[in-house]
Formats: sequence, structure tokens, C-alpha cells
Amino acid sequence: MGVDVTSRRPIIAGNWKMFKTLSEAAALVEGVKPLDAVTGGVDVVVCPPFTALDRVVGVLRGTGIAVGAQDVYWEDSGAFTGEISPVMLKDIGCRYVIIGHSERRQFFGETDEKVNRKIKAVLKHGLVPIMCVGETLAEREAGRTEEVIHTQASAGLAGLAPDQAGGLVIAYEPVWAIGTGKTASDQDAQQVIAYIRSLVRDWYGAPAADQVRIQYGGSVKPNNTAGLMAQPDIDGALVGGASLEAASFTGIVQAAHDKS
Ligand SMILES: O=C(CO)COP(=O)(O)O
Repeated sequence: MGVDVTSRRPIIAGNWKMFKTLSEAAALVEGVKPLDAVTGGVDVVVCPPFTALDRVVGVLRGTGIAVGAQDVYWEDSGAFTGEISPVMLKDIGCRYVIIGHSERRQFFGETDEKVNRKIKAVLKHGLVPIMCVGETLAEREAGRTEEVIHTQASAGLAGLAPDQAGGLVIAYEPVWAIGTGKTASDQDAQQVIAYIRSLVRDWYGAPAADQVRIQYGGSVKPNNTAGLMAQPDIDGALVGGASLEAASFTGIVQAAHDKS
């Protein structure tokens, strides 16, 4: 399909979810910081909870390790109690924002339409969305994986310019693999991620499809990273549990580094 894998920098992001107090976050990121010396061709991102963003940005200042948020609202400011805007995230030093994680879809009423609004808002402010898509076990067993991915991706990515689509990060996270210890096989992950890339090609053209970085997420550990990263369309990982300890997150980044 003419995809030049060498032009896409691998990207490993740690989604800390609702873990780590301020002091715990500071200790973890001090442990992650030495990665700056070894990452080379790999983009490394940590996504702490909102309460720890400022501290984590401070610790990582001057390094190449980037910081992301786990969610965002689409307005710049206003009477929206409890929400955080892209303007605030940019101001605090974030470069990435996870959007549409399956836990937000499952527990907090995140819809494809909201995902689309958030992606556009984040892009407007020069932040990079990490858009999550993925099927449940029931959907996979019913043979509906591609249909579900198509629906989530077409709604989530609607109305972008081709260069915006190319600059995105997309995370394929099968819901049944999250926090379960069950990783999708390298081939299953590759197959769905190649399908996502083919959708981007259909909608936004070959340059965007060749450029967009697509991660796998779901029980990624140091010992399964190399197999996933060896797949031609898998450009990185969105890591949950294994990002909560510096040693395992470091092991994943190092395994990805071997592909870069
Ligand atoms: O949801 C995830 C990352 O966003 C994956 O979580 P685990 O790595 O804990 O399975």
C-alpha cells in the first residue's frame, strides 16, 4: 500500500488514569525523566490527572518528554462548572490530549459527536489529540469490529482538513484488552490498525494516511511491546497500568526505541 513506516516516529504515551496524588506523581515522573537521555527517535508522553499536570510539566521542563491531559472540554472558557478548556491545557504546558477513551465512553457519556467537537477544539489551539477507538468483546464476537471502528472514526474525524488528520494520533484500544492482561495478538492489532489507516486514506488521502500515527492500547507491557511494534502499521502504544511504574514504562519505551 506504499506506506512508508520509516517516516512515522513511534509514540509511547502513558495514561495514568485516576491514579497518583501530587507527591506520587512527582516521584513517578522523576523516575521517567531519565528516559530523555535514551529515547532518541521515540516520542514519549505522560498523561497524569489534571491535578498533577503543573507539577509534572515542571519536572519535565527542558526534556524532550511531553505531557498530555486525559480529557478536555471544547469551549475556550465560560460557565461550565468542572470542565477544563484547551486554552488552560496549552497554558499549563500540555502538548497532547487523550480524547474519547473507552472509560469516558462507558462511564461518562462520551459520544462520537462530543469526541469530534473536542478534537476540533484541541486542534484549534495547536494541541495534538490522541483519539481512542475500540470495540467491546461482545462486538468483536459478533463480528462487528470493523463496523464499530468505522462508526467511531468517521464521526470522530469528521470535518478535518487532510493535514489535521495526518497530524493526529489515533489509539486503537479494544475494550476487552484494557486492564485485563489480555493483549490483542500482534496480527489482530495490526489488522485493525491497518483498517483504520485505510479509512484515513479513503477520507483524507494517502499523505494523511501515511503520516497519521496509530497506537495500540490494552495490556501493553515491556515483554509484548516489541512484537506489537514490529507490525508495519503500529506506531506506538497507549499504556495504562504499566505506565504507573517508571521501570515498566521505561522498558516499553526502550522496546519501541528498537523499532525507530
Ligand atoms: O486504557 C489503556 C490506556 O489508555 C490501557 O490500559 P492497560 O494498559 O492498563 O490495559
